[in-house]
Parts: sequence; structure tokens; C-alpha cells
Amino acid sequence: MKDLFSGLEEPKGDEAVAWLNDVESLLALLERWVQRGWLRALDRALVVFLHREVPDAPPLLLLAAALASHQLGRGHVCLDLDLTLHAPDLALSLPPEGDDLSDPPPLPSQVLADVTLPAWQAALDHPPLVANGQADADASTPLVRWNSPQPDGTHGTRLYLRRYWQYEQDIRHTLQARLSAPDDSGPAAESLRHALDALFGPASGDAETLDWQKIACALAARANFSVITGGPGTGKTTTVVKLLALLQALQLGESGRALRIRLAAPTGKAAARLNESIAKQVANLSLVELANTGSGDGIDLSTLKAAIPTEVTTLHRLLGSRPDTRHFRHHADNRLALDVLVVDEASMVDIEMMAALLDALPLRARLVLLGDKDQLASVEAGAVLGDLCQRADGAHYTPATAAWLQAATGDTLPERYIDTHGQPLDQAITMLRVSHRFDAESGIGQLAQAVNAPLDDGHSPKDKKRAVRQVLGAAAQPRYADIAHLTLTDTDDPAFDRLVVDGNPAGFLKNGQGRQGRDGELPPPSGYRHYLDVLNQQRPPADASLAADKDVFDAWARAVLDAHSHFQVLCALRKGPWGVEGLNQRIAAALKRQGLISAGDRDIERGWYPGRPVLVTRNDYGLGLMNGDIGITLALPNARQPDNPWLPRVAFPAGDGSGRIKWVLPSRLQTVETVFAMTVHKSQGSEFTHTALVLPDSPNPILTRELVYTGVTRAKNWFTLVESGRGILDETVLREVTRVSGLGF
Ligand SMILES: Nc1ncnc2c1ncn2[C@@H]1O[C@H](COP(=O)(O)OP(=O)(O)OP(=O)(O)O)[C@@H](O)[C@H]1O
Repeated sequence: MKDLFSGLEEPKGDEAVAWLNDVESLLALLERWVQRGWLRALDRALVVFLHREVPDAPPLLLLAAALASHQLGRGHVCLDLDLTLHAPDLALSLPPEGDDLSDPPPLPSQVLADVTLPAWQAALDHPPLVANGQADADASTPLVRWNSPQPDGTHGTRLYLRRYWQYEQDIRHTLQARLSAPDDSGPAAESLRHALDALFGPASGDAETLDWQKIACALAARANFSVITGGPGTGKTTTVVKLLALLQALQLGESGRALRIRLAAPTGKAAARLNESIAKQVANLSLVELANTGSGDGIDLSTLKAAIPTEVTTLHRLLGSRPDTRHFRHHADNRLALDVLVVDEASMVDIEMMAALLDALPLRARLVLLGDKDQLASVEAGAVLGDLCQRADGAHYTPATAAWLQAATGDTLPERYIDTHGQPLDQAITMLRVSHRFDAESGIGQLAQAVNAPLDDGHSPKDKKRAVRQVLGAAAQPRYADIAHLTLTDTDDPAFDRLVVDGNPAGFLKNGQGRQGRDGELPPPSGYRHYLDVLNQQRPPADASLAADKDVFDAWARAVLDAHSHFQVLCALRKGPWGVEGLNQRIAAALKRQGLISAGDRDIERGWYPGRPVLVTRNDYGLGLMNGDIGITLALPNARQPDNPWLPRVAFPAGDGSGRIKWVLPSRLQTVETVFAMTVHKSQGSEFTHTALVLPDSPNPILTRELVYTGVTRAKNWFTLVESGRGILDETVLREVTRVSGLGF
């Protein structure tokens, strides 16, 4: 903590005024925070509004409101007063990204130095503005406080903006209703047994080699709410495809009418990726055994296969988002017409979306959430999947669940996963524990595991740092074939250019040559030169036109987009030399020096040029583009105006698994940014053949183990870790995200 803010000076002399004595002083303080980017203008505006509506609201209450509002922009659903008093400076966006640290306004730790928890709680006892969530939940105050008993007999307090408190309540109530649905609503264990054996093979009889995928499938078939969590390549998609086959087989066998199944993901990118992998898995799925079991009696194989959907939509589309309102077309009074909903990448679903989704889902419909609980949560407030999966490692199945699983799967659970005090939610969750993508030989898998390992009694911070360093090996002597580690001396270190242009194969064992993948030898790691070469080499002839030769241009765009997904630089921050803004410019300059892109300095900063990769940052339903989509700027031949050097269009994949390309005029793209570098947050749901994660040179609370884990697990075949400051990696892997919410179940 201390290190994070060591660059900030103490305020001098008359600065030590009583900021909390009157509202004017508080507003002046908030204004200084806003000017420095420590607080959002929106957070201060809330205080102005509350003060205008209720002039006698005490400054300490107004400060809490500003901080509670600010937490929403940083992923927390509410403000925990006690946690804030223990680490006040974490309540603001500090230290400001890429900002100079001199002449700072007072820090929250100074402002709150003399404030005690009882005094702050007393200030919130203000019925016109703050309702007590336990006693007068239906009041219409803008703020709600929730008191929770502490082990020492006192109570802690969380402060919510009402809307977010309501989301939390709604989610809790709906899930509780789903979890308390009668046990006999699903198929009986015996009728599942043959079908599960047909899909997964018979039980091994060895408790230590349990097939968790089979268990996940059984539990998800039993209840109308389930969560399947697991790291990369643990088989979430494989499991869900088999689950859908099983459910359809049971349904078709019983009634002849197929279930209405929908698949969704939070972003267009994640939807497209699931689309692709589901389509592949469905095509390869052998259903003969399933159709021959009692459950599938008389089912036509092709009918069964056709009843397993492969099309994946975004949650926004599924719920029917409407322009200019945060309300969806589907809600409690106009529910979705479906029987089963599978949501992939559920870690990215924020609390508002989860509340809307549960509201629109018929209670009888089955909901299956898939995701990696250890990944970074959504950028927006709430970490619903993480909250739900807090106990997933230990499983906590009751003896009754264990007996049911034994009957349904033939597997006997080891004692350590059985808990007589298991909660209803525990019975709905399965954690897949074996990666089929990364084996013990894979540095990417080992690094993800070492970074993700929690600190506990048997695993000290020192052990953890050592474990991570051991996987990385020495820079000149990598330990694993798929990982390289680059330590930069300064911002101009040419090693960085070598990485972004050519992928720095020299940093990998044997220059990345001769590695075998599932489908033969893997090409060595590449950098951005690869897609720019494809762009130049496969360009259609100058006399071709998009109107007349669409197939030719589509094939070109597909090849460029595919080549582009071979390499991606990820970083933690937006601002500063090691943030998106600084890196985008540096990478563009490096590519320009190599003659791979040609653009003036001004265009590189804010214009369009051939080869510019862009990321869509907000859903645009008019254009059919989703937040997270990546497009590449291409120059079309301009036969009508030969003296106009280029006709710019941005090519995006249609994202529906069809391989079609959308060609969009740059002027129609309102919310895009250059994406030579992308934040780890934005990269969620994507995967790149070679991923390079760049850590900044100074500490920042944004740097957490979840961030590094998410970055590492974006890599498919090659991963490069770039360190620009000493000790930052060590510090980062020890820091964990603590999302403040009341959704503990
Ligand atoms: N039980 C298994 N035995 C062998 N291979 C498997 C098994 N389960 C999955 N796989 C293979 O492992 C790879 C990853 O599986 P899958 O895509 O289902 O995992 P996932 O958890 O959905 O991955 P992601 O991290 O992409 O979300 C696939 O190639 C799949 O065929």
C-alpha cells in the first residue's frame, strides 16, 4: 500500500483544513479530486444533487455518497465503510494513470484520518437520504445502507446507490427461488446414467481420476440453475455441448418436441468464439451411443443433432436492447421464450446485466452459466460469477448430492468434497479441474497456475513469487518452450520493437522452431509484421472492385483478420508510456520504421491509415458491431478517382460463424480505438496465438494476480511477459482483486 502512493507528497501548511466541516469545503475538495482524475465528475455531481435536495445532509454522508458512486466505476457494487477506513486511498482512482504526482490534493487517508467507524455510521443515519436496507427497504431514498454483524460483536456497513442495492436483492431472490425448486423437477438419476455413460464413458472407479465434466453435466441436467467454472481448456464448451445433446435426447425421447435452447455471451467477440468452438464440437460429436440408450429411443440422429444449436448471440441482443434506454425489451412482464439458456464467459457479466437477465428468464427455464471464476470480473460493477463461485474449489456437496451423483454417474466422490453443511448454491456448481489444452509441459498452463495460486498458510508470498519466477526461467534461458520473458531497460529498448514487429522468436527456446501442436508443427511466434505482410501480399488486383468481386475482397479481409489474431500486445493501463495510448503510438512508430505501415505522424495519432487495427468500444446495433469486435483498415482500389490514393474501409468479421465480412466506412465508426495494444480487461473472451503482456514500470492498484492470470490465459500457443520495471511482477502476483459486494451466498 505504502509503495503505491509513495510518489505523492503530503499537503503543506494551510492545506490541512477541515474538509469535512462544511459542504462548501467538501465540494472544493471533490473538485480538486475531479480535476486530477482521482474522482469522476459524475461522482461529484451526485453530491451536488443530494446537497441541493437535502441541504442538511452532513459532509461525512456526502463524502460517503461520492465514494460509493466512484466505486461503481471501479467494479465495486457498494462502499464498505470499514474497509475504506482501513485503506482510504484505495477508494479513489489512485495513483492517477500516467499523471504527474506533484502538488497533489489531500489524500482520502488525510481527509478521513480522524473519522471513526461509529462516527461515519452515525452520519449515515439520515432517513431522508439513506434507507436502512434491513428495516425500510421499500423507502425511495437515493442511498441504502446495509449493516452486517462482525465477529467482534460490532457491525460493518455497506453503502449503496439504490439501483445497485436493488440489483443485488433481485439477483439473490431469483437465485434462491431457482435453488429451492423441488428436487424432482429434473430427470431421475437412473434415467441419466445410461445417457451420461454413453456421452462420457463409464465411471473409472478411481475416485482420484473423477470425470468432473460428467459430474458437471449431471448436476446441470438436474437443476434449473447451474454454474460450470474452470480455467482455459478444462472443457466447459465440451461439457455444455454434451449437456445440450443429453437434454434434447431426453426431451425428444419423451415428447418428440425439441427444447428451445439459446446460447449467449456478454460480448460479440466472446459470442463469435463460442460460436466457432460449439459448431466444431457439435460437428464432431458422436451421438450414436446416446441415441441407442433408453433415453434416446426412437430418436432420429439427424433430428437430435439439428436440435443442438450452434448460433451464439450477445446478451444485449438476446434481451433486446433499445437505443437511449437501459431497459430491455424482455423483462418480467415480457419474458424470453426459451427452455434452456447457456451463458458463456459469465465472469464478464456485470450485476446490472445479470439482474436484467434473471428478470427476463422464465423461472422454469434452465440457466447454465459457464466461465472462469479466476478471471478479471466485468469492467462494470459486480463480480457475480466470482461471488457465486467463492466455495467452488472445495465443492461442498452434501451427502445427498454425493449419493445422487453416484447413482447418476457411477462415480464416488472423495470425502474431501463432501460437506454435511453444504449450501443449496454449492450443489449447483461444478469446477472443472483438468486442462486439456495445457499439459504439464506447457509453460502457459504452469504460469497461469502459479499466478493463480492463492496465498494461504502453506503458501507464503515468498513461495509464490519464487514459483512464478521459476516458471518464467531466466530471460536468456527460458524453461518452457512456449514462454518468453523480456525485461526492458528503458522505454526505448529496441528489444520491444523486435517483439512487436517479429514476435521476438529469439526469446523462445530454439527460436520457437519445431514445437508440435495438436495438428502438427506450430509456426514460430510472430509479431504484427505477419498480418501486414498478408495485407500487402494478398491484396486484390488494382482493377478489382468490392461491388463486382466481393468474394475476392472478403477472402483477403479474412486472411488479414486471421493473421492479425496471431499476435496481440496486452497491457494493464490506458494512460502513460506503458498504457494503451503510449504503446499504440510506439508500436505504430516501430511498424512505420520497418516500412510496414505508411502514415503521417498526425494520422498515426488520430487518423486512418491502411493496416490500422481498431477495436469497437461500444455496441453499435445500427452497424451490427459489438463492443470488443476488431476490424482492420484496408485500402480499396479507387477506379473512379485514380488520383485519390485510397478508399478506406474497415473490415470486420460478421461474427456469426458464417465467415462473412462487414465493410464499414471509417466515418461511420463512432466509438473505436487503435488496438496495437489492448487492455487486459478488453481482451477477455478473446484468444491470440501469441500474446505479449506488458507490465508498467511503476506500481498501481490495477495490477493484480487476476489481471496477469487473465492476460496469460489469452495465449493459445505462445506467451511473452514484458517487464519494464523491477519487482512489479512480484508485487502484482501478490495483490488480489477484492470486489466489494454483498452477494456472498
Ligand atoms: N475430456 C477430454 N478429453 C480430451 N480432450 C478434451 C476433453 N475435454 C475437452 N477436450 C479438448 O480440450 C480442448 C478445450 O476444450 P473446450 O474448448 O471444451 O474447453 P473450454 O473450457 O471451453 O476452453 P476455453 O478456455 O476456450 O473456454 C478442446 O480441444 C477439446 O476437444
